[in-house]
Amino acid sequence: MAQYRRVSGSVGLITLQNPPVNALSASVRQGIVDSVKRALGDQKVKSVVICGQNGVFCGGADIREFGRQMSGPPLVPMIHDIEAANKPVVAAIEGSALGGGLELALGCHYRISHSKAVVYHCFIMTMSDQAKLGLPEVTLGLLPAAGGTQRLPRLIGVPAALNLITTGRHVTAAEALQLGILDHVTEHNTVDVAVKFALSVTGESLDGRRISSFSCAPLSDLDSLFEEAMLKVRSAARGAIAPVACVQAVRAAATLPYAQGMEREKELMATLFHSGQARALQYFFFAQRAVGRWSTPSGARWDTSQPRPVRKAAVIGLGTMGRGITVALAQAGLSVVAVETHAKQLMEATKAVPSMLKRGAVRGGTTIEPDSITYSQNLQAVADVDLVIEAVFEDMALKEKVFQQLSIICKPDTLLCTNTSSLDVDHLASQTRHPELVVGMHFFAPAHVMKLLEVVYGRRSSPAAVATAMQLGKKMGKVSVAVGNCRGFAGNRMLKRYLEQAFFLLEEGATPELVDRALEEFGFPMGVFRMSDLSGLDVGWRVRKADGLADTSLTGTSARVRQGCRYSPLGDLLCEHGRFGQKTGRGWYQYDKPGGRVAKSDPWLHNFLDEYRARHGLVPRCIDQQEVLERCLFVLINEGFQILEEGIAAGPEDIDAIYVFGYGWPRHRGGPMFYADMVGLERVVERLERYHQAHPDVPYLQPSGLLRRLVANGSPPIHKWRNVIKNRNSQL
Ligand SMILES: CCCCCCCCCCCCCC(=O)CC(=O)SCCNC(=O)CCNC(=O)[C@H](O)C(C)(C)COP(=O)(O)OP(=O)(O)OC[C@H]1O[C@@H](n2cnc3c(N)ncnc32)[C@H](O)[C@@H]1OP(=O)(O)O
Ligand SMILES: NC(=O)C1=CN([C@@H]2O[C@H](COP(=O)(O)OP(=O)(O)OC[C@H]3O[C@@H](n4cnc5c(N)ncnc54)[C@H](O)[C@@H]3O)[C@@H](O)[C@H]2O)C=CC1
Repeated sequence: MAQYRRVSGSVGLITLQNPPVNALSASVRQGIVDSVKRALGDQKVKSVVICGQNGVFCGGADIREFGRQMSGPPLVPMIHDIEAANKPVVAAIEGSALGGGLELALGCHYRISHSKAVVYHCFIMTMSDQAKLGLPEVTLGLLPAAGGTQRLPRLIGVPAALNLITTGRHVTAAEALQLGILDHVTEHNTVDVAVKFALSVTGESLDGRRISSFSCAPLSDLDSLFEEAMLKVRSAARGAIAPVACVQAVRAAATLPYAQGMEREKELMATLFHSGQARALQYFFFAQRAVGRWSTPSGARWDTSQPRPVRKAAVIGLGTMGRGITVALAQAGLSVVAVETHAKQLMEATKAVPSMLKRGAVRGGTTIEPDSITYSQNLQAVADVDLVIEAVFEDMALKEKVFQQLSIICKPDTLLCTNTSSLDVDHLASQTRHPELVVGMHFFAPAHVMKLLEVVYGRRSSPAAVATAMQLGKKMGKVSVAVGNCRGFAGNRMLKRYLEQAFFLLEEGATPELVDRALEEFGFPMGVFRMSDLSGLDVGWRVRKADGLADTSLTGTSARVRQGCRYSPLGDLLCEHGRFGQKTGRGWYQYDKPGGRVAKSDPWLHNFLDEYRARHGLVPRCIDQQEVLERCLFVLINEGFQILEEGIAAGPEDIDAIYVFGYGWPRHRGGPMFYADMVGLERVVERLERYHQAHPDVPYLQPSGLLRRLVANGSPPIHKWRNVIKNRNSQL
């Protein structure tokens, strides 16, 4: 809906009304069309202001309408009519003007927005502009098809428009003013200022105000600009079609008259609108939001659990993870006590953490006060904190001791969290006086950069403890996903299956290059072997050794079997050769030096694989990309179904968010569970069964019970899976 009223005698004020973000649903579009007609037809009205209810201009098209039959007045002619109006139309932008919302504003003759100068947020000083503007359609698998690709380059120039349209990034009002998107910013009431402004421009010529009549500023070398842009978008999101279409549409703006450019925009949009990628990205938009509405099998829920305030936090252990966590806490405005027992590590951390903070501040355009962090070698320093995050070595005996000490030193209501990646959160909780205040906060490396946080609730974790960790994660800018306590939690448990299949494929004749190529063409930024080299092969080796698996003294058939199931010792053997990946300059690939980044094919590795196969009587065969993808991805997906069945994750959206934000799953494929839905559950079952027949010594190739049940229920679409999921085997 849109409300229309006349204000200040001669200004027609149109207010978009569609909470929470005034999305341009059919009824809002109808409301705008009717209101504009009324304003233009009213002799007393000399100018018009368009604004949004409740301090939000407009969040763009109503994304929920995309999957359905579209009805109501179309956006493009509506915006044309506004631009063609013979009375000045001013957009009063508060909150957000995104997508169709910004395109609507670009159709207006003037744009005014809200900008608040400086905000001191604890120790961080930021320029906090309340309004954000942008064309995020590309993040939904689309392009700005209501004239955005044609008007924005005409207004702010091709390079700046290309950047905004291909990345979908939101800009603050201050930046928008600088770019020339806005005519004016105010710290006062935007609508009042816009009304006054509308009065002041009454009767003025609108000839120079209609953006569609502008020409793009000429550029000397258009071809290389667009070639570069194309290369950039292709490498940023391999295989994603929307960014490519965005570049093509902006090129049309730069090279064609407006009307033809609009035709091209429409044509390109038609290729995207019903694409699988658009479906995946739009699913993922809502999935990201759904993970915030967490629940646990014990009945705790996001809307009934009260988080506790956390002002002061402690981090124990300032190694790789502890340093990143300290930075992320300080960036979120918390006061942090950072504890490290080893003097050398502590000394290094006191230098590394401020420099990480400084780099972050430069990137984010903020300033930071490093005094928000105090360093100590003594655990007693955590006595008055509200929450502790333990990040010492992955050693149960050590962690037990730390939790016992924390339980004595801390206030009785302090939340005790562990960043363990594999150990039992319930066991750690049992070492404390208040097990209900213990949860896992599983960050991903580098912890101050990676968006994902798994919040691991244990058998006895209280709803308030889960809610507090979830809220703190959000405050730290993370996507927090609540998961149950099991080996590897959700993400690493699924990853284990994926890695194992990759090893088996090498045994059967594949090379790291072949496997990685298939996964990278699928859209992963790095294949499994390049990724393992980056994170260090020794990490998994240590875990396998602790589990009693990495025994390379075994010979004959027993070398490749553990607990009656197939096992590949390839990773263990590589580590025994001192090949830990990038850090040693050798792993699945070779690097020019230890710490080198560029992976090169390694003849040594290929010989090693040949000898290994010969030693074990394995006859190499040709393996194609389809088999690589199906074996690596379908086992991962199958484990995801198992996790859903056990209630470790509440819904498929949780798993998809974990994989996109933590493991580089290509967002335009929606996440592993969405991908299974796209491929078809029956097909996933059929392929898993086939592979299980070929490899009966790999039990987890058998389709999970839930997957079979979903197929038996007619393979309902992903948003209906929760109806079929029964948490019979819940961990809680
Ligand atoms: C042959 C076929 C030819 C086809 C040709 C078809 C031609 C059609 C031409 C149509 C041209 C249309 C072009 C166009 O207009 C495209 C667009 O505008 S796409 C939408 C672009 N907008 C966005 O991407 C903004 C998305 N929203 C946000 O980024 C944030 O929500 C926002 C910054 C606005 C606010 O953030 P925050 O305060 O943190 O709130 P939440 O994110 O939690 O959101 C609250 C609530 O609102 C829901 N929501 C938000 N935006 C939208 C939206 N645009 N549509 C629907 N719903 C929206 C959000 O999901 C939350 O609800 P939940 O229930 O929690 O999920
Ligand atoms: N490295 C990674 O990618 C990830 C690691 N994790 C988990 O995070 C934890 C830490 O891992 P990393 O940072 O990689 O280890 P790390 O080895 O880099 O750092 C551990 C630090 O803890 C310190 N420490 C040991 N005992 C201590 C004590 N009693 N009090 C204070 N400090 C103590 C050590 O001196 C060392 O500086 C582990 O549980 C690990 O499984 C979780 C996610 C990812």
